[in-house]
Amino acid sequence: ALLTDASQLKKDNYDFVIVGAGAAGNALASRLTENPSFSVLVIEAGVTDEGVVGIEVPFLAPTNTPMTAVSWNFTTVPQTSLDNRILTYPRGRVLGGSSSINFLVYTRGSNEEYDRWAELTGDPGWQWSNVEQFYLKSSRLVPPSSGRSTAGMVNPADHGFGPVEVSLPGFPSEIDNRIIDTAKQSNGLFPFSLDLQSGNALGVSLPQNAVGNGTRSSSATAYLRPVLNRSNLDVLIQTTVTRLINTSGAKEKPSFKKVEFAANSTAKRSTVTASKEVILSAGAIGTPQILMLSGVGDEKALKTLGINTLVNLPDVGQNLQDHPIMSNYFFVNSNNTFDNVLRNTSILNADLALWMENHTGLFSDGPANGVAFLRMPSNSSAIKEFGDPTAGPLSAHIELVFADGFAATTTPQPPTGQFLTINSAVVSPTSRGSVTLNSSDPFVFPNIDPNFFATTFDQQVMLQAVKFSRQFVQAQPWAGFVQNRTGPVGDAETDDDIIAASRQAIVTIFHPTSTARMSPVGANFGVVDPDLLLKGADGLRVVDASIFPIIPAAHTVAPTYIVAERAAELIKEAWS
Ligand SMILES: Cc1cc2nc3c(=O)[nH]c(=O)nc-3n(C[C@H](O)[C@H](O)[C@H](O)COP(=O)(O)OP(=O)(O)OC[C@H]3O[C@@H](n4cnc5c(N)ncnc54)[C@H](O)[C@@H]3O)c2cc1C
Repeated sequence: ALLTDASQLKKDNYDFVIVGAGAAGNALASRLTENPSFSVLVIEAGVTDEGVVGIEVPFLAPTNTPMTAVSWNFTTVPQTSLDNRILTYPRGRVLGGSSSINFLVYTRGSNEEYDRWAELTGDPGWQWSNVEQFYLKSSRLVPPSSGRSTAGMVNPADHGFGPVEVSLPGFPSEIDNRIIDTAKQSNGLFPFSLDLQSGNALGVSLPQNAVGNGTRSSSATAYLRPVLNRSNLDVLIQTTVTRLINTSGAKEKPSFKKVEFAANSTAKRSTVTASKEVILSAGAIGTPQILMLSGVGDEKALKTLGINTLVNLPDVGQNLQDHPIMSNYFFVNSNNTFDNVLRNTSILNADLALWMENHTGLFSDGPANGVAFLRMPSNSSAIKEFGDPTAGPLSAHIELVFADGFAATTTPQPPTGQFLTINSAVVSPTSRGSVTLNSSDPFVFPNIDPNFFATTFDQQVMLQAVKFSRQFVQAQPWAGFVQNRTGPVGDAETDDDIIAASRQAIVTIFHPTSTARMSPVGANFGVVDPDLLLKGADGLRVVDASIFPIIPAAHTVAPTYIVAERAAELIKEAWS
């Protein structure tokens, strides 16, 4: 049942208590309650996703952030390598978590990513050959709502049979063919990819979006809602977990079986216990915050806030990784970009009305029109000097995301003109940041430092990404369409100018990971073992993007579902 207030709880003990109804939490809740003898409570800080138009309508995805009622309205600390700018850093605070507000692009990454996880954790269970089954269980390919043929644009054999619906755009934009034709004519410089879910994660492709029947497919719609009527599942929303409480005796390893929560900062705190496990799925910001509030973290840092350390794990909150992204703008010779839609309320309302009527039209597709995953040139001096941080030769350093209009990031949409945006991202970052506590008050946001652009390597990769974006639109298919560059990055000419402009333009692509990273059993670093159990404690598991040992060169929701599916299997085995 879906509960909105703790007073509706009929009991104070469940087999499993999952903290966070996000991408991972809902997938896990759905799988665990397949066993009718397991009782599960999910506690979620945010509100319901039901009926929120900005969540349901794919094209409106960017309207859910920043600073909205369905988002944690976090900001970063001043970013030293971005001219001390403070960035907004939203996460979903709603059923479905960030899978309810994300920009829908669905990529599982290369096989190499998972083979590397296996290497970094010493657990062959993370190899692609083992986790492939979990990818297949999490999502499936569906036709776009327009019903148009997608033959030659996707390979159905690379897809599974799971609940999350994945589809290609149903309403081709004027740039779709230009993107694909450029790839096919580029002699391998920008290789065409029939399907980025093939294991080879390189190439140029139309985006695959987590969209079914023209509507967002999130962990809430795909995993949770279909099973909400199970009698062994309760989901308590609008309730914030404030900490976990140790339930072991003084001489035993700490065991965090009691969860403390409250409706808001002034409300009375209550607790619920798990007879089997508490599972933290609060995401890459929420999970380390709750761990530290519960006395799990760096002993010295916790002490300065008056928190008694129960498990000294200095890596909690460290190793924050994310993909920096920024916008490259071009004037185009067109009257069909989505610029008109954003500027003219009557066009916008007509598109929305069409979506409301039958889930078709522009609004049934996500905001991206194409993606390109690329490697640095093989003679790159940055790789010679700093090494190659990718998982292997089929994994990208760079991503370009194309949009048929002005995608406003740090520069607002100009009042006139028609634009192409090529967003450039570093998907193999070597910068590492952190999440640390600002206060022992659970309602005070933590300090979030993605530490973007801190390494020369990341700067060189972004520079190359800008060059690729410029080169891409010089190809024949763009002749007569793309005109001159514009915007702060577009105006930069020399390498130094481009890097300087990047410091003013970079934002987050919203992919924080690795703040409770896995490491081998017995390692003196890391936060969880390869079975996702917290080191140095008894029976507390972490299941979300915070456990990634390293960030993949991919959008992160599909890898998160893979983690949740494997976790469900590990937990079922542990309690069979
Ligand atoms: C704006 C945006 C755009 C994105 N675009 C894409 C994209 O196009 N493609 C892609 O693959 N990925 C994208 N992502 C990233 C992707 O959505 C995340 O990587 C993924 O959802 C992570 O899953 P998770 O389970 O780790 O965390 P989340 O999905 O964030 O779930 C965590 C949940 O825990 C809850 N929670 C946190 N703290 C507490 C607490 N103290 N008490 C109770 N509940 C709590 C949160 O409210 C949330 O519901 C985007 C993310 C954002 C925010």
